[in-house]
Amino acid sequence: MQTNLNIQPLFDTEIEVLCPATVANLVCGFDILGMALQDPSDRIRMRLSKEPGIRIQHTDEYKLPTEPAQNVAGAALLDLLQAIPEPVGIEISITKEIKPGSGLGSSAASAAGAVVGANYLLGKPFSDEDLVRFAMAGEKVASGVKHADNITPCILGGVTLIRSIFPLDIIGLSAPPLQVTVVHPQIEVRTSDARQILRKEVLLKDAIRQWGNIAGLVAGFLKEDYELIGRSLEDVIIEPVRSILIPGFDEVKQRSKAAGALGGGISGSGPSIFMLSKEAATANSIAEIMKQVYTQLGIESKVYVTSINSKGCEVRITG
Ligand SMILES: Nc1ncnc2c1ncn2[C@@H]1O[C@H](COP(=O)(O)OP(=O)(O)OP(=O)(O)O)[C@@H](O)[C@H]1O
Ligand SMILES: N[C@@H](CCO)C(=O)O
Repeated sequence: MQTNLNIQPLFDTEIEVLCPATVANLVCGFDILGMALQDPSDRIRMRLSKEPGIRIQHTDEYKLPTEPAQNVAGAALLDLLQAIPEPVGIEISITKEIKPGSGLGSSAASAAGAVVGANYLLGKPFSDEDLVRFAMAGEKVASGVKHADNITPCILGGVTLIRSIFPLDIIGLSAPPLQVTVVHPQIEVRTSDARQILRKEVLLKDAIRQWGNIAGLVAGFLKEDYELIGRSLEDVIIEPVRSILIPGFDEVKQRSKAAGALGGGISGSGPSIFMLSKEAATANSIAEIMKQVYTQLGIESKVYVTSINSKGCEVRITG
């Protein structure tokens, strides 16, 4: 518990938090790179209550657990409440547009949005780093491990690098304007499953190639060098294993690149696939390719043509 916190609870205020989808890993940066998207987003309505405890409701069809310790938003809030001296209650109603198990940071959106909202209602006693730490307790519920590559861009917006989680070291990266096309084939891949199939050891030659790509991608963002970004969007460690879980992956990637995409790959742990491009027209052509691939495979899909969200979670007073 932190004893020197300046807590000023807003008991009579109701807020809505807009929580953006995120793309973790950015192909080569497993667990360390991520970016926030303009679309889709979840919405969380929240208010404080004088009756201690966390009460969760869902207004969508996903039948997610409402028991706080099993819901990622609840787990993150339990961590946050442990850090404050006075017991308060939190009532929260979650409306998800980001389907759980999509690879678009569905779990992170709930965990991050919940702690951003609670921080606002408590008079903002916590730093962004504190909020990332609390929200990671939610990711642990979803995937079995703490990782911050969805949580951080969801809270801060933009493209972020997590140099380390213990201790937490976050670097916000600038990036040139980029169009992002995302396809979510309507199959579920749980992050916990997609992590279990990964090899535990990496060949040195693969590690060297991956280090080159991560460094190249970060340099490409900072130098606004689209060609360097494109060349660096290569993953020789995770993608060869996980792409097997995603029907149509190779075709989407190959045809998107032929249509002018800078590059792309699996979004988070999949099954969503994202592609980056410079021009809106290219992003739209890629969307058509993605739809065609999944129509031909007989798999329903949802396609988003979007861009990087620079704001992260946004709080609006509703009552
Ligand atoms: N509020 C919540 N929102 C989303 N998922 C939740 C929530 N509470 C619990 N869960 C559980 O978390 C899991 C979904 O998280 P998972 O990490 O697998 O998907 P994702 O967040 O879409 O993927 P990724 O992290 O790769 O982007 C499901 O098992 C779901 O039941
Ligand atoms: N870095 C995580 C993101 C998904 O939550 C993974 O790829 O497993």
